[in-house]
Amino acid sequence: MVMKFDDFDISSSLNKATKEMGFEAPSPIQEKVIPVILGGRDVIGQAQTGTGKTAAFGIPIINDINAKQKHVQALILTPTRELAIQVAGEFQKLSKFNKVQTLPVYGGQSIGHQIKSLKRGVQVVVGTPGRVLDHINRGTLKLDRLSKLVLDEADEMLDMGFIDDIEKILQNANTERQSLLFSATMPPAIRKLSSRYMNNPEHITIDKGEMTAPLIEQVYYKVLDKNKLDSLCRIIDSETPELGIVFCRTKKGVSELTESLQARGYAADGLHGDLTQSQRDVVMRKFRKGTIEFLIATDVAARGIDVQNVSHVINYDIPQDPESYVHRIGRTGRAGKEGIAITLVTPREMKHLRSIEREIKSQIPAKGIPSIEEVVEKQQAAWKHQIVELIEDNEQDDALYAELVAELLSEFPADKVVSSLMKLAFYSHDEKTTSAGYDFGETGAQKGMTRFFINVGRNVDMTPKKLVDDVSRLVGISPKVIGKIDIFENFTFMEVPQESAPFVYEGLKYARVGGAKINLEPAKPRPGRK
Ligand SMILES: Nc1ncnc2c1ncn2[C@@H]1O[C@H](COP(=O)(O)OP(=O)(O)OP(=O)(O)O)[C@@H](O)[C@H]1O
Ligand SMILES: [Mg+2]
Repeated sequence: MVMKFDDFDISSSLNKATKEMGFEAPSPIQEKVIPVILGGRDVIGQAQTGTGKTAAFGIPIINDINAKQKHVQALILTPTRELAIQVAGEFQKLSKFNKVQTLPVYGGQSIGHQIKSLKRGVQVVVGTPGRVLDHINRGTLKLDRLSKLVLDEADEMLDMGFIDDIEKILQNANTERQSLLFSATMPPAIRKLSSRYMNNPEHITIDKGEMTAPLIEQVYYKVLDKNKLDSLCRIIDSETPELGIVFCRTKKGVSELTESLQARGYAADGLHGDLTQSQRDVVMRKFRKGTIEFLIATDVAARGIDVQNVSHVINYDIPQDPESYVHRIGRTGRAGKEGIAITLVTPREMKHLRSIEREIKSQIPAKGIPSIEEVVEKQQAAWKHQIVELIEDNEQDDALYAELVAELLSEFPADKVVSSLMKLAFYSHDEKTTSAGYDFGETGAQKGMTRFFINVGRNVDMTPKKLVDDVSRLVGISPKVIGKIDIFENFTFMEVPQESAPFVYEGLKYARVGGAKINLEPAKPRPGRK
């Protein structure tokens, strides 16, 4: 029999809240864990990413809170600030129809503000270990009457970085409490260590054989280090993600990639630990609203983060360990939705990929970087889909354009009108996704010359001589006619005689210069540069 939330021994207000949140039936981990927590036992719960572990502990915790008493009755510890905010949000939704108060406390936010709220009385605190400890030391958070303690992302919390803080927090907490540990990954060493903090816990594991969530399609692309950025752009242009998270290994890597993607016109922003909390909040808010399409992040976003409609996760840098892989890719394919996880792997990293595959007990298939033609084909298909959707959308106010449409159609053939409109739309679309190309004619070039700008990527070893050699050889023009060349970090300007421009363009389209594939596409001359 399929279980329902009504079947649990929980308050009607909670039941109502789950309906309001769109939960139709409990997920497998919820089905198993909720009754055990309600029964008072300690639990170590493990289930794949995106399967509702938050509500699995949230529902029984909120059910057992005495809302008339104002002291802190439950503490949830999370490894990151963003996760603390999110988990507190889920608790607030679950207690929409009762009076349970939840407060997130985390570093980077004014402590005075948090102290005021704590004084007013909250029953549930969700926080990061450092700030929670800070409050304990100031005497503004008392855990002597705590009845439930949760370590969300338990394996991460019990790993080296947090263990000291956690132990200090536990020394201040009521020993009569119930302890609950949750994660999608639970390495044996951590599981063993956890017994020190728990009282005869029940281990509840939803084991599906593989560590990674089933609705995530996983692939990897073999890339050269110096081509990584271009490869990434090709991939995202051909995949047209709805929302994507791109993971880098370092904060510096995040900043650089964010800049490069923004320069190419992608709606991207970065998240890492060196930003101020208000900057981090702004980025997360933009990403949740869809104002930005790509969140570029360190592992700070790897665990627990739940954003609707993340269709793609991309490991720009391969994750350092299998757990990181599982959690990173688990930002997509959540709550019954499908997702795609892509990992870029350099030849040197192939061994590491194999070791990840062994640990997660599944094979990740390889894919080839799409060619420019494939990208264009895919984009056009996606584009046709959009056009057809508009055509079939009867809500549209066609009358608004009727006059102009009639006028154009009376003056020109229909296919010409349509293709011109497409060109208009495609170029403005194209400009968003590439900064490579060439200006026709007069934009700053010498008289009679056409100026190309060529995007060759940061790490390409490019010199004027190499460029001239390669271009003249490939295109079959004399090196002498090539005019001014300016080489910048990310791109190069090169002038050729106007009459040679079409040949140069054709020749360069599929060429390699300085060992790198040129990313060269016709771009509209930029507005205002005529
Ligand atoms: N019973 C349910 N029915 C439908 N959706 C649910 C249900 N329970 C939870 N969800 C939703 O599923 C999403 C994922 O839940 P949650 O963040 O708790 O997953 P998780 O198991 O903690 O994943 P992770 O391991 O990545 O932290 C959330 O948007 C949540 O609101
Ligand atoms: Mg979670």
